[in-house]
Amino acid sequence: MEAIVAGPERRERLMAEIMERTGIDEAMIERLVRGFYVKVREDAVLGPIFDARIRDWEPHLKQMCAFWSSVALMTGRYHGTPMAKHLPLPVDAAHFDRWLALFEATAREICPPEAEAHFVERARRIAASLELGIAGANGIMLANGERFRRNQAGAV
Ligand code: HEM
Repeated sequence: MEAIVAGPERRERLMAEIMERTGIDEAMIERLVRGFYVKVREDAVLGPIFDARIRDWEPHLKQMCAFWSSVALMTGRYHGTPMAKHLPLPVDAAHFDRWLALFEATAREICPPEAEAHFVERARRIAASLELGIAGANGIMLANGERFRRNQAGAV
C-alpha cells in the first residue's frame, strides 16, 4: 500500500520541487527583498508612505523575507496579517501599479526567468487581493478586473 504523504513531509517535497524547478532559495529571496525595498525607499510615490510608518527597517525586511519564503517556497515561515496592515493605508490602483513595477524590475534584475515568473505571478495575485480588500474597506465593491481609484470613488 502506498504511504499517504501529508503534513511536514508533503511540504518538504513541495518545497524541493519548487526550488529545483525555479532555482529559488532563501538567499535569492533575501536579495530580491532587499533590492526591492532599496527601490521603494527611493521612490517618490511609495517612499513617503513607508517612511511614515517604518522606523526600523531591519525587522520589516526580515518579516518580508519570511513572507516571500512562505509564498514562494511554501515554508510556512510567515505568520502575519497583511490585509489588516494594508487596510488603513492611503493607497489605490496607482500605488499598486508602482509597487508591482518596482517589484517586477527587481525580480528581472535578480532572478532567472523561472524564478522571476514564479514571484511575479504571486505578487500580482496578492496585490489584486489587497486592492480588492482596501476598496471594500472604503465601501467600494470592485467588479472583476475593475481598479480602485480614490479620486473617482470620491473616497479620499
Ligand atoms: C500599494 C502598495 C503597498 C504599500 C504602500 C505597502 C505598504 C506597506 C507598509 C507601510 C507596511 C508596514 C505596515 C506596518 O507594519 O504597520 C507593509 C507591510 C507588509 N506588506 Fe505592504 N504595501 C504595499 C503592497 C504590498 C503587496 C502587493 C504585498 C504582497 C505581495 C505586500 C506585503 C506586505 C507584507 C507581507 C507586510 C508585512 C505585514 C506584517 O507585518 O505581517 N505589500 N506594507
